[in-house]
Amino acid sequence: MARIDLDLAHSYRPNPQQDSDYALLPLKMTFEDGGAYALLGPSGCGKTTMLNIISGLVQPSQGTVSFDGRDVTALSPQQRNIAQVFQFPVIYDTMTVAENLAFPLKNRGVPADRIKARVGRIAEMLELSGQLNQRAAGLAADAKQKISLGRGLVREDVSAVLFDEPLTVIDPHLKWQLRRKLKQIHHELKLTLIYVTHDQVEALTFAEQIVVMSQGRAVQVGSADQLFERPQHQFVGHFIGSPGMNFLPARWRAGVLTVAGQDLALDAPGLAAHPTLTLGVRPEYVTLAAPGAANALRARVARLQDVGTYWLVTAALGDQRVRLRLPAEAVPPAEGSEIGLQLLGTHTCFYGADERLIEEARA
Ligand SMILES: Nc1ncnc2c1ncn2[C@@H]1O[C@H](COP(=O)(O)OP(=O)(O)OP(=O)(O)O)[C@@H](O)[C@H]1O
Repeated sequence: MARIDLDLAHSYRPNPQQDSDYALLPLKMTFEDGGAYALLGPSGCGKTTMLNIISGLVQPSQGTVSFDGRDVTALSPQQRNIAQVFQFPVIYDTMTVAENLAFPLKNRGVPADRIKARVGRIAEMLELSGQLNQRAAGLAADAKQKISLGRGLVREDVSAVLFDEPLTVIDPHLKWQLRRKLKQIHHELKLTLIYVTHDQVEALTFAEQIVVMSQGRAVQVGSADQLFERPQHQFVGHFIGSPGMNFLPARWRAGVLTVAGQDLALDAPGLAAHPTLTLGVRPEYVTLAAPGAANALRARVARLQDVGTYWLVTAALGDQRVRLRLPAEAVPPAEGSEIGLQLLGTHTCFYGADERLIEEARA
């Protein structure tokens, strides 16, 4: 296994002129040896490009890829010793499940007894033990993809195992099980795993560190908790969470924060250099108050939705909208009623030009 360092940019165009010509804008990033990472972001943000640059399927148009400090930019996936699992199963239909799992080891001349032991262990982890002697041809798409996962994980000597949306063909219930299983497998095998997905639940359940990507940029790398509690970039606040963070234009001057034409007391001298900013607060951290309560904004309930596990309240402050989540057992305010909203607390974030401005502010 290896620590992987990227210091590069990539454009599929010959003469990139502007940011939008790049699939990956200049970035520096380290994947630690033995870590479980997810590359998360919407379609077209550059996840697969980054994965393929790590594996060696794509050469970066500028910069380098290093494994344990060694420049591997010019090396092929085989030379980099990378295992890759794709969206759709890549297996040999005429072979049995055991032969499929053994294939990457046999290819490398691993002794038969070690192959048998390792194949047995991987099959057990993926709950394929009962099917080891079956031909792959007769199996369902789910089972075939499990074999692909197993083939990716079977070698002990790989630099990293890369997954590109590997659970796409799996049915939702099994998907949930496999995500947890992969996490457990990572814990047991201690391989470096990098996993591409556009699904936040998938990324958050599997990975220790999540790389959130937007338009060719890695906007934040962090644990699920850090991304939720301390989004460093507005995109992270918006993309992580259900629903995402609320954003409101605001102004701060001499201890007063003005939001939607209303004033709140806020001790945040760090904001003095940024008089115009965006306040960000997650729906989980907006609290209800009586209309006219101290340091609360006056608002009206525009919409009330029963989402099953919680109430989603959409409040109107003039033409601004703020969403808040209330527990299912709470008695929610009626649509059209006047309410107070408390937005300020330790979880409130302040952004200027999309980036987070200060760590703490006191109401
Ligand atoms: N082979 C290619 N030639 C030219 N442009 C490409 C190529 N592959 C990807 N791109 C472009 O590079 C950008 C990043 O694509 P990439 O596939 O890395 O994104 P992604 O986040 O993996 O998206 P998806 O989830 O849809 O696969 C997109 O604008 C895409 O159109």
